[in-house]
Amino acid sequence: MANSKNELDAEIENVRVFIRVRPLSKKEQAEGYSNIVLLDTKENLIVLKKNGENTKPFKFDQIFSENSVQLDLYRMIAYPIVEKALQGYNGTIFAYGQTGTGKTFTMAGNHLKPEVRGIIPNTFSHIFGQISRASGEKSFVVTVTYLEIYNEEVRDLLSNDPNKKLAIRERTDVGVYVKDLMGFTVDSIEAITELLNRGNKNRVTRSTLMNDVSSRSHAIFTICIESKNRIDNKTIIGKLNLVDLAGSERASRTQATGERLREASNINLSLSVLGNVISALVDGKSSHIPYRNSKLTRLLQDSLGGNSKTAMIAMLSPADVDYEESICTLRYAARVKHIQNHARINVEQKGLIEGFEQEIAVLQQKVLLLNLQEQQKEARQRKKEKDKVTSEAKQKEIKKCEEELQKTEKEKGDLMSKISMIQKRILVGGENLFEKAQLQVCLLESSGVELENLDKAHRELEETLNKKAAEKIDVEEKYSSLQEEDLALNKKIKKIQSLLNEVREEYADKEHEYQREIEALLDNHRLLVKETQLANLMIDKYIPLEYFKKIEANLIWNSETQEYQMRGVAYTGNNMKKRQMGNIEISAPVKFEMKNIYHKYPDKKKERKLMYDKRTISAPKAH
Ligand SMILES: Nc1ncnc2c1ncn2[C@@H]1O[C@H](COP(=O)(O)OP(=O)(O)OP(=O)(O)O)[C@@H](O)[C@H]1O
Repeated sequence: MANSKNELDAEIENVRVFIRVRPLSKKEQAEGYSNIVLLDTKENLIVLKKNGENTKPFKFDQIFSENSVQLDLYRMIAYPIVEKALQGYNGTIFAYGQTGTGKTFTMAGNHLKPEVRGIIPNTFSHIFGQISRASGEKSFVVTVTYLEIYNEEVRDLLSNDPNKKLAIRERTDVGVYVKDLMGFTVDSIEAITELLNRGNKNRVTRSTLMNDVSSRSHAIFTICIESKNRIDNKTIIGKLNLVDLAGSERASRTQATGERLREASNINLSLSVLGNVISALVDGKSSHIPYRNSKLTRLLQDSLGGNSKTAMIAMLSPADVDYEESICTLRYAARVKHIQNHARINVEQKGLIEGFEQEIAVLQQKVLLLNLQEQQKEARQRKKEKDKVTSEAKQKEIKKCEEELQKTEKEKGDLMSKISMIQKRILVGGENLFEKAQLQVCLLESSGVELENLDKAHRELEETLNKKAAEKIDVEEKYSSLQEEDLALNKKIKKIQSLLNEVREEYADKEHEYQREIEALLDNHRLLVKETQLANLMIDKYIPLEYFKKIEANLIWNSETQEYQMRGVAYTGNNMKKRQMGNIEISAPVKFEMKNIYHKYPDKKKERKLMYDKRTISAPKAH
């Protein structure tokens, strides 16, 4: 069901953007690279040095230096979003940056070592910790999905067949979703951790020139927290998307060729579409936001400019050799800061909990019925045993009764275990679900308290600052002498001058950014031209013109799956065979005289080329 709350109830806020700079790696130190990052963590400013000069300062919500630890990031970035997800809001945290800058380290980390556990495993302790602290009036169901987008194909990382391509669909009542994606209900930190590990093993990674274990796909780990309050019978659902994007570096940096170049082109393309979506959202002039141009942006539609509390963590390498990539990351992140989201609590009429409860009620009815049958059968059996006649027929009847009783007993046992399995999926507030993760929960809790204290101090500082600013305005209003006016005018001119410089720099940044996007598109275009040439060559050499025309006449473009499909394919292959066997008269096999076709082939070459050209020009565009 769609939200019952309207836009007026939405919390409007910008996407929060954070920067994390990783330490120089041992390899970078050994190769003599220097650190070019300058940070002002108080003002949250970052500057890069190049040839003795500094770039303009970039300002973000918070900047994490190389000394920051995983819990610092969890506390500032994830904690508030997970709290909101528990209250029924959608939340998204995504990690962006070139290869080897620490996206996977930040999002996943190492779950075996508490101090380097990343955001995803820390959310597990947080969520289950809060459920065990909730009141007993509340029930919860936690569901998990894990997918990756590799080469513009969606794959289920938790499926037994993770290579199967899945389709993205849209419905007015549920929005954008992935068809056949498997969702798992989890009842403990161990169960959800097991799913994360299983998915990570299925993720496509490679060793590249810049990272020994490089993720070549975008991965989205989603946790849905449904909770039902028994007092007002209200069900709310918070959806948390935890996204580890593939590296944003230019393909040439990893010196990829062949299949790896194709991977890199696809990564560049989807990140370039993500960039276009961000630009369109930020400039506010476009009525059309190109979400549909890539699978990533389609799936993250709500997170960018929609119903979600969103945070982006942009990762940076401190090394001088990575200057180009780092400045691009900073520009990209600076644009994201301006995206505005409208987050609402998702209230549902009927959720999983209600469904489970109904299922349990039906099963319990069946158990009651079996109990009754059992009592009747036992009475019958007792009656027969009392009967002194011990004929063979009587013995048989008693044995049959016993067997029936055993069968009923087994059915009852099956039903009971089914009930307890469903009951296990519903978590009741106050249950202790996190014994093994107690330490991590304590750490998170103390972080939460610290965060509240920090927030309080921050608010107090802001109040003092506001007071001071008001006083300053009063004082400024009292300036009256000509000299003061002159000074003020000069100040204004300087301000306008610096604004003008900023606009100029912004313009240069954008031009640079567009140039990069064009290069990425060109990379992809070259790849497509290469593939088209190969396909045309194969058609030219191996498909006779008559067949080609037939195939072309029967191809239709499916805009939903973005693929060509063969008309009437349901009546081919095995299906055709069945029809033929069933009704021999209808389907006398058609024979083609191949010899003639091949003899004619060279004369038609020109005509065929014209057709290919027409086909290439008129192929439908992706939506
Ligand atoms: N903040 C950090 N502190 C210490 N080590 C880090 C930090 N960030 C990253 N690393 C290390 O750097 C290496 C690369 O990190 P990671 O694989 O997370 O990068 P990535 O951005 O996910 O790369 P890719 O896009 O290629 O998947 C890893 O060995 C990781 O442990």
